[in-house]
Amino acid sequence: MDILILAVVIAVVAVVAIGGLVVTGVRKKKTPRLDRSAPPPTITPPPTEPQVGEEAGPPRAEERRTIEEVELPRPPVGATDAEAAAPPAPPQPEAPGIEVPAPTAGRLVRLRERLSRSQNTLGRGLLTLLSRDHLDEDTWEEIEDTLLTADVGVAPTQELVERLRERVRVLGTRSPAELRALLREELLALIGTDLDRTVHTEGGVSSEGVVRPGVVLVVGVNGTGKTTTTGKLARVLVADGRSVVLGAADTFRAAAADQLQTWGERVGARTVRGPEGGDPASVAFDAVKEGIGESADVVLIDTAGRLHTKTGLMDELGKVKRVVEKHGPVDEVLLVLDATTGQNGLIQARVFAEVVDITGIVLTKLDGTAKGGIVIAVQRELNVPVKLVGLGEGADDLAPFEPEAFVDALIGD
Ligand SMILES: Nc1nc2c(ncn2[C@@H]2O[C@H](COP(=O)(O)OP(=O)(O)OP(=O)(O)O)[C@@H](O)[C@H]2O)c(=O)[nH]1
Repeated sequence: MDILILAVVIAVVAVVAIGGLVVTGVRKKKTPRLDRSAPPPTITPPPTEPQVGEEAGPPRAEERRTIEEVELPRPPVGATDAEAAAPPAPPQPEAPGIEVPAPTAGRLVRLRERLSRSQNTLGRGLLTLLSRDHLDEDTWEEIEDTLLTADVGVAPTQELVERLRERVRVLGTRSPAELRALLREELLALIGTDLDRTVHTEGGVSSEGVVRPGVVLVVGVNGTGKTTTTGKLARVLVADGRSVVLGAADTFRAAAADQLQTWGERVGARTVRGPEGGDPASVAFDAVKEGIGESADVVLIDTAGRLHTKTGLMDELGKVKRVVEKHGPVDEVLLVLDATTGQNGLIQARVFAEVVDITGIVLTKLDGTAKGGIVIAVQRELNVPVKLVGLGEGADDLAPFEPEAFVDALIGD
């Protein structure tokens, strides 16, 4: 009997134990929680496809995590349920950065190295000739030739040689330092130290009685660096804290408007443009109108400069200027000339001066020529000062023209 009771108790205990195990297993299935202290579950990897270059073989026994084991990123503190539930936003492209142009003060001095490198032959040649023991007729002729070769122009060359001859005769002794000082003074006198070389961008009051921006027309033959100069000038103005609107009035070449717009975008200046082949005057008019509308400080207008016929150019530029003047006067008309083109540049200068009143000259590519004398020749030709010089293709390689720094670069220290 005792044995029977013992057998029944063992049977009951066994049934209860087996029942408990089954329930625990079911619960585990219902709430599959990761028990990190427990030994890793045995995972049977799914069969992997053979990859290129691999031999088809038995599947690799890599450990794989189940979806329950992968932790989701925590929502940021303070995020709403909706935000937390939302899938993460794709990374946004960064807004294109607006560049900060280099300050304009002392730019020519900074770029002097580049200028003096290209102008070496003129300054050094003159000083070497002037240092000869005997300054005879032949030497003076060589001095004259050196100046003419550097595009100084006939009349200014003769003036310079005459004045140098006179002063060297009076001076008697001629130390290198004295000769250098002499040449410096005479070159400065020819270039002029008291001309107004500011680019006028003051603006004023429009014909409708509201404040209007300064208006600058940039003219010149295509290829001289006109569009580049307009873009660089925008940077100069922005560097000086002015707001700028650009007018792409060179409507004959879509690429010119694109080029200008790219320059503008780099410094946060908006470009007003018209349809390709549209009326340049109407684009120029709109640019000034928008400049007035958004209270910009300056509107820079890049014009087309095809020199096929003088009358065509005259009609076009004349019209642009007249139409813009409906808003108020144009403050500055800058003629862009390529310094490397020598006499050709002077001919262009003459034609443009007949078409429109030039108020300032920009000489580009001075870094690429040893003929810096063009500064003197072109000022003489037009009776208009050189206001800016281009000294490279870099965005900040446009400098206000400073006669002293320029002459120092010509003749070296
Ligand atoms: N080395 C050097 N290159 C310059 C300078 N200024 C402009 N350039 C280059 O001259 C080339 C012509 O410049 P653009 O501004 O396109 O000339 P553009 O007169 O507007 O002519 P289009 O674009 O045809 O209307 C470009 O490659 C410029 O980078 C400068 O001062 N020095």
